[in-house]
Amino acid sequence: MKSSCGHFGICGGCTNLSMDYGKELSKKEQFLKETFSAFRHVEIRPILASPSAELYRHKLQLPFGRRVIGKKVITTLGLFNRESTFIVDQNECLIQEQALTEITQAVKLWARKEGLPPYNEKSKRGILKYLVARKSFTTKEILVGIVTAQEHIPHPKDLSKRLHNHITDRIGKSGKYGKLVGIIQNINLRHTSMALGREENLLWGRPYINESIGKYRFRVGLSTFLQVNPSQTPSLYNLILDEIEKGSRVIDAYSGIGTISLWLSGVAKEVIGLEENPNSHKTAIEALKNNHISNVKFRKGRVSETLPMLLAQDYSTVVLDPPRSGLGEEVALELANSRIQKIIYVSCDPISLRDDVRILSKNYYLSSLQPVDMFPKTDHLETVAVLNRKA
Ligand SMILES: C[S@@+](CC[C@H](N)C(=O)[O-])C[C@H]1O[C@@H](n2cnc3c(N)ncnc32)[C@H](O)[C@@H]1O
Repeated sequence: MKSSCGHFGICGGCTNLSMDYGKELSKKEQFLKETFSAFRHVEIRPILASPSAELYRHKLQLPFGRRVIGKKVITTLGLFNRESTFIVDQNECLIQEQALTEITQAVKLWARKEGLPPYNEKSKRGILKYLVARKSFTTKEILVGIVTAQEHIPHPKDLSKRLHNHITDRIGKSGKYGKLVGIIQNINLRHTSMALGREENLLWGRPYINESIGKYRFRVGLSTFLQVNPSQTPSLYNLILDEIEKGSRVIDAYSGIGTISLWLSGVAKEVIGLEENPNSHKTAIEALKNNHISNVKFRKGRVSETLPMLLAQDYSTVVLDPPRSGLGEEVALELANSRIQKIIYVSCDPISLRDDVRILSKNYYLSSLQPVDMFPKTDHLETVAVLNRKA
């Protein structure tokens, strides 16, 4: 099958773009089966397809780059190529929401016109590091962030006014593509692969979008985690909810802005969410108030520090939703030696999930694996694993 995206084959984003969706789902199921072939008694359920396989991503994070043509240097913006050797100058994208692609073009044009130099990792010079943008699935509000390698940008007021004009010219005022509500400068002085820095300057509007997941409402900023495929998020969360016993006490580790904690609050007696990102923690606490929830609380800090004390208390269930790297040995061992009855592990990387499950297997057996397609057209795979304590 031929892909209809001009960047296919070069861009590192969509490895499965030319594949029939049914085939892609089978490939992901097969990969999970192979990864867990040593776990003979686990039930591997059929993969849950995404309601939309295109234009589903509601967040983008693209590095700025440069292309030299003769004596001219042109600012580029897009994902890295498959070999990670250059940045593909993105003109279109079949998986990110259309407004975000329009914004990419607007920001690129703005950067070129303003002559703002892209940051160069080798020389450690330049200003523009990343464009980060997100659009709400439910309110269509859009937040745009420009990550800079230095705090000072020349004439920030004029620059942001012209950026605002470029974006609104591109997305129009009809509301068809959504509504721009804020522009943020995020300052990242570190020379690491992490896109976002800790400090933010609001250049225009407000620093968050309003988003709902089911009946729960959240204010989502630039630096807080939110599932990127909102059409699939409620199904993912319902798979977790199905495993929660009514009236149980639940620990939600790696809780982000508290989306899973709130989702479980109607069935659990009590939920405690653990999160290290201070912005996410603050947003989660605000969400409790805005949604009138009284049986959920949040604790700020690293899971390795906050979880051990809780494991000694009367909680029956732990939900885990760590970053791609997984739990790591320290947290996995702590859990493996606990008396928690059930572990519901939401993972975006089958390999780190398998490594963690190996450690947990000391006192837990892996009951089921439910693959969920959160990232169509890519090789990424989300899985909900359920582990029960051995008798
Ligand atoms: C995959 S996200 C899941 C967030 C949330 N459960 C959701 O569905 O939106 C992982 C979260 O773990 C947080 N995190 C990463 N490492 C952590 C650690 N060591 N301790 C606590 N939180 C951590 C991140 O800030 C992020 O919010």
